[in-house]
Amino acid sequence: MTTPPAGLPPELARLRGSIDNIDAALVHLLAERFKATQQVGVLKARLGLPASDPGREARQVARLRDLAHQADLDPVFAEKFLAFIVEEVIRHHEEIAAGPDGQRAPATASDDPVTD
Ligand SMILES: O=C(O)C(=O)C[C@]1(C(=O)O)C=C[C@@H](O)C=C1
Repeated sequence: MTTPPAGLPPELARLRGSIDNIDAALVHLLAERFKATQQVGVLKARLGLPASDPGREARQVARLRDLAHQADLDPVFAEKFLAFIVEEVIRHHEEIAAGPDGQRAPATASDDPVTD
C-alpha cells in the first residue's frame, strides 16, 4: 500500500485508496479478458473465422448498456469503453490470423474436421 502524501485531507486519502483498489481490479479483470480473447483469436484463426463478429458485438452493446443503466453508469460511456476494448481485441485477432511473419498461417490437416 502506498503512503498518502503528508497534509492530504484524510477523506481524500481514503477515497484515493478506494480508487487505487478499483484501478487494480480493473487491470486484473482486463488481463483475464484479454487472456480469454487471445484464445478466441487462436480458435478463430484455426477455424478460418473472421476477426470481428458484428452480431455478437451488437448483443454485447445492448447488454452492457442495460447493465450500465441499472448500475447508474452512463450507457454511452459503457458502449465507448467496450468499443475501445473490442477494437484492440480485433487487432490482436488479425495479428494472430496473419501469423508470426505477418502472413496468414497455412491450413494444416488437423484444421480439417473431415478425416476420410
Ligand atoms: O466473441 C468473439 O467472437 C470475439 O472475438 C470477442 C469479441 C470481444 O472482445 O468481446 C471481439 C471481437 C468480436 O467482434 C466480438 C467479440
